[in-house]
Amino acid sequence: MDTLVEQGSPRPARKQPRRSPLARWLGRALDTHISLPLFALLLVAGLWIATFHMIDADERSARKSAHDATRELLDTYEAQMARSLSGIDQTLRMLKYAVEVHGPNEALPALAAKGLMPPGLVFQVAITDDTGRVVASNPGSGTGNVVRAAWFAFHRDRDGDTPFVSTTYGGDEPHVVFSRRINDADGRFAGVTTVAVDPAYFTSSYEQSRQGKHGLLGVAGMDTLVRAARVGEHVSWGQRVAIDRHDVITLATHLDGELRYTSARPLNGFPLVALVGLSEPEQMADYRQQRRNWLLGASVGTALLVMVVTLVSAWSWQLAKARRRERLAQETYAAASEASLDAFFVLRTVPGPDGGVSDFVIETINTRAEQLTGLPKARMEGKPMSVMLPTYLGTGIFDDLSAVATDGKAREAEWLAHLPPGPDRWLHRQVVPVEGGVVAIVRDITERKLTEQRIRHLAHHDDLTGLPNRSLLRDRLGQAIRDAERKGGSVGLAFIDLDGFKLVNDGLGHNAGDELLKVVGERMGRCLRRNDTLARFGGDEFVILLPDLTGDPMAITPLLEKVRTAVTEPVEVEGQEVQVSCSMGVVLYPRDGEDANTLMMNADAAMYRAKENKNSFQFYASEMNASVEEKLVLLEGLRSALDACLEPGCRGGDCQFSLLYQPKVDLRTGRLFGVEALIRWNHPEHGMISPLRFIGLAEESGLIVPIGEWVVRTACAQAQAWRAAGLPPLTVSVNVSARQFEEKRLVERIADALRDTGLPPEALEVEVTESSIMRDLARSVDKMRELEAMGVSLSIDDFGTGYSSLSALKSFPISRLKIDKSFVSDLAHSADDQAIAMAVISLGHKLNLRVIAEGVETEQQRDFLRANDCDEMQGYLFSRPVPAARIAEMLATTLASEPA
Ligand SMILES: Nc1nc2c(ncn2[C@@H]2O[C@H](COP(=O)(O)O[C@H]3[C@@H](O)[C@H](n4cnc5c(=O)[nH]c(N)nc54)O[C@@H]3COP(=O)(O)O)[C@@H](O)[C@H]2O)c(=O)[nH]1
Repeated sequence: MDTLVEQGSPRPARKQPRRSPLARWLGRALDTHISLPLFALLLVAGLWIATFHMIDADERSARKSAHDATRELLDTYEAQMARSLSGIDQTLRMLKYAVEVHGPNEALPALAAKGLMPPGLVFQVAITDDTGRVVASNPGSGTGNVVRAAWFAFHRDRDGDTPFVSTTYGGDEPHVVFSRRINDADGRFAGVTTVAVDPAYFTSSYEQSRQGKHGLLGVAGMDTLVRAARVGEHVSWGQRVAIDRHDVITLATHLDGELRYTSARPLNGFPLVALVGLSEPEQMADYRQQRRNWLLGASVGTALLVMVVTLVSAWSWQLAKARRRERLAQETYAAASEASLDAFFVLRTVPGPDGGVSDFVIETINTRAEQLTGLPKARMEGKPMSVMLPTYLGTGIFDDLSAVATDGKAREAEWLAHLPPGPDRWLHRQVVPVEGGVVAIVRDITERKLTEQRIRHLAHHDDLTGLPNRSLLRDRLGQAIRDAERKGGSVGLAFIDLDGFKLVNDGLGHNAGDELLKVVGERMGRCLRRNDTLARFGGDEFVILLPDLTGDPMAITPLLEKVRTAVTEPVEVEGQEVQVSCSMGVVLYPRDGEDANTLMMNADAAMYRAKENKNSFQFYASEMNASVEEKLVLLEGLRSALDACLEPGCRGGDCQFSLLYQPKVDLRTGRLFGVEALIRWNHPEHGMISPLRFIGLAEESGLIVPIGEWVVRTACAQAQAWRAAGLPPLTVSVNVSARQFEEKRLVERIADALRDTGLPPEALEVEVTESSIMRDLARSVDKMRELEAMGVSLSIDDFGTGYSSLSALKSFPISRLKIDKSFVSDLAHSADDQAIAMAVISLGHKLNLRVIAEGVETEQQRDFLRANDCDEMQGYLFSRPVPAARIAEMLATTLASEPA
C-alpha cells in the first residue's frame, strides 16, 4: 500500500439487492425457531387427537365390557334366582299337597318321614289354617296367628293359584315369606302354606371378585320394594327402586347413590324382579387408569416436545439473531464503509509453510479504497495483495498486518505514501484483527498533517515576518548550549533593536512599520549561515543565534558588521524612502553566561549600551549590568526628587528640579519674544544631570506626567512673575513629550496651571514633536484643537526628523514649526541640510506658520536663515538656557533700550 501504482477510474459502490418484504417474511418463516414450533404444535395437536381418540375408544370398550358384564351377571343371577324360586315354589306346592293328603297336622311329619322336609336353616315352613292359626311349622317354634299378615289376607280374599311374596320384615331374623293358598276338597279356603326365607339367601351368589366391592345383587317386588339387596358384604332391604324398563342397562344410583350399570329382569312365577348392578367407578377403573396413562403419556410427550422445541427454537433464535446481527453488521459495515471517507481493506490471511503469514487475499474493499489505490474493486477482490499491491511487501506495512493477524492486537500508524502520479499523501492506518484475517482502515490525513504543521509553525514563528519566535529561539538556544557543552564549542547570541523604527511606525503608520520590519528581517536573514537562527522577539527587536562557533568566537564580528550594514540600507515603504539602523548587544556562551536566561539578560544589557551610540554593536561586559542597576538607582532618585518638588511647602531650595529658560528671538528685529523652559535636575550626589539622561527614563516609567505638570506650573508661574514685575510680556514654551501628550488630562492640567498662576493662555506655548502627534493623529488633533480653543499656542518641535504626513499638517491647529537643530548644525556646509531648512521655511509659510530654527550657534547659520526668510531663532549664538533671573535682566535691558 505504500506505493499504490495502478490507476483506474473510481466506480460508484455496488448496492446489495434488497429482498422484497414477502421474501423476507417467507425466509424468516423458514427459520427453525419459527417452523419448528409450528411443526411441534401440529405434532402436539396430533398427539392429543390420537390420545383422545384412544381414550374414547377405551371408554367405549370399557363401557361395552361393563354392559356385557352386567348383562352376563343378570343372566347368571336370573338363572340362580329362577332355581331358588323354583325350589321355594316346589316346597310350597309339596306342603300344600301334604296338607291336602295328610291334613294340616300330619303334613309335616309325613314329609319328614319321606325325607322331603326342606332344611330348616334355609327355609322356615309353616302351615296355617283358615283362621290364621299356625298349625305346624319347621323349625317348630312357629305358632300364633297370622290372620293380620298380608299374605294370609291375600290368599283368603282371592281364589286362585297365585303365589304371594311378602316384603322383607323381622328385626334380628329378617325374612321374606312366600305363600300359597290351600283349598279343601270342596275348593274352599282351608289355609296357607308359607316358606320364610332369609333375604341373604337371595344374594348369596355375590362374588366380590366379579362384582367388586360396590356391585349390586338384589331382588325387588313388582311393588318396587326391595326384598333383598347386597352391595359388597352388606345386605339390606326395604328400599324402593323405580325400575321403568327391564332388560335394559342403565346408569343409575339406586339404594346408596353409587353410580352403577344397572339392569333388572322379571322373574317367572313370582312378582319379583332380579336386580343387578356393577359399580361404574369400579367397572371404569381400568379405563380411567388407562385414560390417565394416556393423558400422562401425552402430557409428558407434549412437555418433552415443548422442552425440546423450546430449547431448539431458542438456540435457533439465538443463532438467527446472531446471524441477523451479523448480517446487519455486514450491511451496516458495507453502508458505513461505502459512506466513509476512510478506505477499508478486508484481508484474509494466507498462512505460510512455517505457520506465519505469507500473504493476504483481498476479500473486499470500499469505494474510497478504490479511489485511493486507483484499482477497481472487481479487480481486487479475491486477489492476493502481493499481486495487486506488490510494493507493500517491501515496507513495514506487511509486517504490521502479519503481526496483527498473528497476535490479534490492533495496531495503527501514519506514513507518507507515494501515490503517483498524484502528490505524496500522509495516510493513517488502523489494522484490526478479524476472524481469519485483518481489516485495514486507511485514512487520508494529509490535511490534518498540514494543519498540524501550520499550527506548529504558527506556535513557533512570528506572524508578520515568518521568523522563529521567542519560544522557538529559546528551544534552539537551549539545544545550541547543550551541543556546545558536549563538543566544547561556543554559541553567539545578538540582541538587536532597530534605531529609528518608532519614528517610521509612528510617522508613517503601522503598515509601513510592518513592511519595514519584514524587509529588515529578510536582509538580516540573508547575512546568516544555514544553521543560524534569526528570531523576532517582538516590536522592533530581533535576535540572532549563532550556534556551533569554533575557534575564536570573536570571529563573528564581520558577520555582525554585515548585519548592521544591511539594516542601514534605505528601505522604500508606503512610497517613501526611510532609513533605520540597529543597535546590537552580543554575548558568547560560555564566556558571558552558562544558561539561556543569563545569556539573554546579558545580551539585553549589552544592547542597551549599544543603544547609547546607536547603529553599533556591543559585546557584553560584566559592568554593563551595573549600568542597569545604575538606571534603577537613577529612577529611584527621580521619584524622590519629584516627591520633594511636589511637597506643598516646597520652596526652590528643597526641590532638585529647576528650570532654565532659553531665549527665542525674532530674526528680523532681534527682539526677545519668548523663552523655552528646559528642566534641570540637580542631584544631591551626582550633581547636575542632563535631561538627556533622565527624560527618557521618566518617559519609560511614566514619571514624565507629574514631572511635566511641575514644569508647566513652574514655567507659567515664572512667566506670570515676570509680567507682574512689569517686564515686557513674552511667551513661555514647554516641551510636552509623547507620553505626556497622550495623557488624558493634559489639557485639564494645563488649564489648571494657567488658572492657578493667572498667566493668560496666549502667553503659553506647547512644543510637541512630530512623532508624538502621529501616534494617534485623530486624538492628537482633537487635543490640539482643545488647547487652541483655550488660547494656548502650539509648535512642532524637531520638525524634519519625523515622518509627519504633510497632508495632515495643514489640519494641525499650530502656529509654529521648529527646524531641528540637526539640520541647522551643518547649514554652512551641507547642501542637503540647507535644502531641508529652506523647504521647511517655505512649507511653514505656505501654511501660514511661523518658522523657528533651533540650535543656531554661528552667525553663518543665522545669516543663512535670515536670508532664507526664517522668522525666528534659538541657540547658543544668542543665549544658552539660563536661569529666570537672567531672563529678567535681559527683558529689563530690552525695556530700557526701547524708545519710551
Ligand atoms: N519633555 C521635556 N523635555 C525636556 C524638558 N527640558 C528639556 N527637555 C528635553 O531634553 C532634551 C535635552 O534638553 P537640553 O539639554 O535642555 O537641551 C536643550 C538645549 O539646551 C539645546 N540647545 C539649545 N540651543 C543649542 C545650540 O545652539 N546648540 C546645541 N548643541 N544645543 C542647543 O537643545 C535642547 C532643546 O531642544 P528642543 O527641546 O528640541 O528645543 C531636549 O530634547 C529637550 O527637549 C522638559 O521640561 N520636558
